[in-house]
Order: sequence, then structure tokens, then C-alpha cells
Amino acid sequence: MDMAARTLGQLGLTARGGRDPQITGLAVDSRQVRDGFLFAAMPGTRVHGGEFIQYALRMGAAAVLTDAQGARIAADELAASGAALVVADDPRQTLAHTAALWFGRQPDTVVAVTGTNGKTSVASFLRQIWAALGREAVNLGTTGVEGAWSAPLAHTTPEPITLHRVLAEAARHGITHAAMEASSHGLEQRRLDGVRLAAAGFTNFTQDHLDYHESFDAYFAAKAGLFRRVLSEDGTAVINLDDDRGAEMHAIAAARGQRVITTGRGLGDLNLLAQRFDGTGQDLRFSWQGEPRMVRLDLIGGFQAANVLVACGLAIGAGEDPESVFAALPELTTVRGRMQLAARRDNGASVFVDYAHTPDAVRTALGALRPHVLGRLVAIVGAGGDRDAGKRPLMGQAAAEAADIVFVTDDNPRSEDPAAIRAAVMAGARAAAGTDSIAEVGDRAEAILRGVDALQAGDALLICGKGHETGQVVGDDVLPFDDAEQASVAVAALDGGIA
Ligand SMILES: CC(=O)N[C@H]1[C@@H](OP(=O)(O)OP(=O)(O)OC[C@H]2O[C@@H](n3ccc(=O)[nH]c3=O)[C@H](O)[C@@H]2O)O[C@H](CO)[C@@H](O)[C@@H]1O[C@H](C)C(=O)N[C@@H](C)C(=O)N[C@H](CCC(=O)O)C(=O)O
Ligand SMILES: Nc1ncnc2c1ncn2[C@@H]1O[C@H](COP(=O)(O)OP(=O)(O)OP(=O)(O)O)[C@@H](O)[C@H]1O
Ligand SMILES: N[C@H](CCC[C@H](N)C(=O)O)C(=O)O
Ligand SMILES: [Mg+2]
Repeated sequence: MDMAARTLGQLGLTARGGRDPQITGLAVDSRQVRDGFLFAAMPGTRVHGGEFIQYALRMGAAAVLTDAQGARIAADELAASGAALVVADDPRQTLAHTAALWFGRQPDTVVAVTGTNGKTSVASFLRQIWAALGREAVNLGTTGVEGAWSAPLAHTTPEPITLHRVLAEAARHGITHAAMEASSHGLEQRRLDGVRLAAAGFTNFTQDHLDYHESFDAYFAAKAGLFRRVLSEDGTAVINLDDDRGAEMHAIAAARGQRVITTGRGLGDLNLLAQRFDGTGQDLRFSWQGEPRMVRLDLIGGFQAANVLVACGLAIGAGEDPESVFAALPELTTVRGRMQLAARRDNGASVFVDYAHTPDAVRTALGALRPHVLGRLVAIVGAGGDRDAGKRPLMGQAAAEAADIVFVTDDNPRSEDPAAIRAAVMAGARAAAGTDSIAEVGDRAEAILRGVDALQAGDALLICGKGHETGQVVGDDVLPFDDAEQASVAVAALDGGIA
């Protein structure tokens, strides 16, 4: 999108020495800098962006935004150039606000959701509710931008330049409502600090990403930033009180003076009173501010009810009429790769694909499938490379405790040795009480075939970990791979659909 050039001052920035050049674009990566750009040199996890200021200047940067360290690193080059220098204590936050001003437009109503698990699900459900109410709506996150307008995204919460470009384009396409995911990386790096939020939600807090965040407390603090910093005082916070840290998040939102809508089992404004499961979904009994009601959800998994209630809270918090919101719920469809029925064997046994890639998600997803299934539960589980290694044995343990038969296989090995990742998952699975049927099958397609082959009448298979993903990342290569497709291929091969 071509944007008109503006001065630093018009973007709310003040340079040292009072220089105020015309800015023609923004870049966070020196390789993307063009003549007249503002280069944002960020303190990185591997290297300080200040190291690249000299390259950005050679590419024609008219201004540099960085912190004191960045300014020190490139002091000589900056002094020798005619470029303006903006030094900020928190340059990522400054960049977020600058990107918001640069791109200008955002959909009128933007809502964000954080939590270890459930963000994509809540964002999709909220978009579906809005769509049913006639709004021009999108959800934005792990699965890209979806809904009334779509676009691919590389990250769950894109860095601010991409994020605001996308929000502005969505608004230009007539989108009035956007539900976005706030990842902990995104919150920690202030990626969404420039977004005007009407409401924000919290689903749950369990282990993930301890490779990036220093501790559980640092991980929680990153998520809490959504309420402590990003959502303004006049926004609505929707908090799931079922989670152990829900009360703490509630206190943080309440201390800011935000309106709080709570959800929970047996407690909260949106109070889940009872659930009854069957082969295709569930009936819910819940109350809104004390008044009970019944609703049908064609969604598999008890936890989806918790996600749906958070989505309802967000819709209500962002201004919708509660009765209209509840009337939309029977129309909700499953999110791609989340408890998605991928195939069914001739004997009736079903195969589900799910994105469970944390210990809690594996346990929750398998536990959630149990009441829908009369026979045995088979699980296929693996863990990604170059991610939190501590979660691997815990994922194996969760699978072994919650399923009757477990196949340990590869997820996305990335740069790591797949056998070593599998060994860590296997160790957790073997140490667990529960199933005594655990097999290691490295090749994911073969593991799926073996899992499908194990299914007898009344059984179900849950393929964990890759959900909607359509590739397997091995080293630097992305090999085409789709769990749902492999499930169909396996069923066809075993039940005679394929010669
Ligand atoms: C760990 C992480 O989040 N890293 C993000 C971070 O990069 P970094 O701090 O590691 O960058 P670095 O390599 O140390 O380089 C420092 C700076 O120099 C710049 N640079 C680097 C090289 C160069 O030639 N020129 C240049 O200007 C970089 O753009 C960066 O600003 O800042 C960069 C710019 O803002 C991001 O692109 C980058 O995201 C990377 C690509 C990433 O993969 N992030 C993942 C882990 C992520 O964010 N995931 C979350 C959550 C997923 C989930 O919920 O499961 C997501 O929201 O997607
Ligand atoms: N409320 C929940 N509680 C526990 N587990 C959940 C919940 N919602 C979803 N899950 C599990 O987590 C998986 C991922 O769900 P979803 O994609 O909605 O989460 P996410 O927070 O967006 O994940 P990511 O961090 O990858 O963006 C699901 O496939 C399911 O196994
Ligand atoms: N957004 C998550 C997705 C993990 C999906 C799983 N398939 C894996 O590769 O670990 C992450 O990057 O940690
Ligand atoms: Mg997601």
C-alpha cells in the first residue's frame, strides 16, 4: 500500500538535534530499507538491530529509531550521515505507535485474545458470531486473516509494520470488526501496542514457550501486558476464571478500572452449568448474569465450550446484544485443525486432527474426546524442534495418561535431530502410568496409517500437534504434509478406497 510521505513530527517522533525529514516508509529489517525510510533498529534476541544501522544508512534511511545501545553501536556512522536519530527507552513500543499512525486506519472494532491455548479458536468463533450478526468481520492470527477478507500471515501476532498494514488493508476492504490473537511473543515485543482495542480476552495459562520467556512468571507477565498496558481503561476484559491464574488476571484488569466479564464452570457472568456430549457435538446449559439457557454446539470437545463463552463475552464486551450473540451459537463450525473430524472408517471409528502442541493441550484434547467416544482412544503425538524442550516429556506423559494407545512420531523437527526429540517424548510416555501400548514411529504418514489401522468399531484417533499446517519443517525444507489429508489416505488405503 503506498502511503504519502510524512515528517517525523507528524508521526509523533522527535529526533535528536531537531531534524525532521520526510519519511517514505518504515522497516524493521535493514534489508527492506529504501530511500527515505525510517529504520527501526531493535534490541534482538540474537543481535542488536543497531549493528545494521550502517547498512540501513547505505540503503538510504532518512531516520533511525533505536535505543541508547543502538545509538552507541552506530554513533560514528550516524554522525557522519545526514539521517535523523530518534532514541527511545522502549523502541518496540514506539515503533508500534508509529506504525499505527503511519498506516492510519484500523477496523472500528478490534478485539484481542491471549492465553496459552484457545486463541485461534476464540478469534474464529468471535468472527463467526459477528458474521452471523451481519458484521463485516475477520479473525487474524495463526491461520492468517480469515473471514470476509483474507490474507496469509507468517506469525500469530505479526510485527507492528505488518500488523498495521494488514489492519489498514482490512479496513479499506470494508472490514469493521477484527478478532486478533495476542501471542506472548507479540505482547512481550509490544507488537500490538498501537492497536485500539474494544475488548480483550484471557483463556488460560499453562506451559509453553519457556525457551523464549525466562520463567513462568515472565511468561505470565507478558500475557498480563494485554490488560495492564494494551487495553485501555474504558475497554472490556473477558477473563476465564476456570484457569488457576484467572483470578490474578481479573485483579489486574479490575485494578485498571476495566469492565470485566467473567466466564467459568459453575461461576462467572457466563456460567457453564452443564454439558452433554454425543457423537457430533454437545448441548450446553449456561447462564448469562444468572439466567439459565440451553444451546446446541456442533463442536467436539468440552474445552470448546469455554472458548465459545470467552468469544461470547468478547462480542458482548465489544457492544453486541447478548441475546443475538447466543442465537448465533448453533451455527458455529469447528476451526480448521482444532478437533476436526478428518475421516471415518467403514467400522464407524473416527479420526480427528487437533493442534494440541503443549502438555496441557494434549491432555485437554484427549480428555475432551473421551466422552464422545465409546471405545478406545488412540493418540499420535510428537513435538516440534527449536521450541521449548521441557514440554516434550510432558507431552508424552499427557498422551500416555489420557489415551489407550500412543504412537510417538515427528512433528516439525526444524534444525534438530528428530530421533532425539522423539526420545524425549518417549521417555515421558514410558514413565507415565496409564497405557502400556506405546510405539515409536518416526515417519508421520506411517504413524497415521498405524493409528488408523488400530481403530476398531467405537474407537477414535486423535492426531495431535499440526492441526491446520500443510507442511512439515525438516531442516530448512518445508515438505508438503497435511494430517487431515493423510488421515483420509490411510482410511482409503485400509478400507479399500485406494487400489
Ligand atoms: C524470537 C522472536 O520473536 N524474534 C523476533 C524478533 O527477532 P529477534 O529479536 O530474534 O531478531 P534478531 O535476529 O536478534 O535481530 C535483531 C534485529 O535486527 C534486525 N535485522 C536482522 C538482520 C539483518 O540483516 N538486518 C536487520 O535489520 C531484525 O529485524 C531485528 O529487528 O524481532 C523480529 C522483528 O520484530 C521478529 O521478526 C522475530 O520473530 C521471529 C521471526 C519469530 O520466529 N518469532 C516467533 C517465535 C514468534 O514470534 N512466534 C509468536 C508466537 C507463536 C505461538 O504462539 O506459538 C507469533 O506471534 O507468531
Ligand atoms: N480452552 C482450551 N483449554 C485447553 N486446551 C485448549 C483450549 N482451546 C484449545 N485447546 C487446545 O489447544 C490447541 C490449539 O488451539 P488454538 O489454535 O485455538 O490455540 P492457540 O492459543 O491459538 O495456539 P497458538 O499458540 O499456536 O496460536 C487445540 O487444538 C486444542 O488441543
Ligand atoms: N506457534 C507454535 C506452533 C507449534 C506447532 C507445532 N506443530 C510445532 O511445530 O511445534 C510454535 O511455533 O511454537
Ligand atoms: Mg493460534
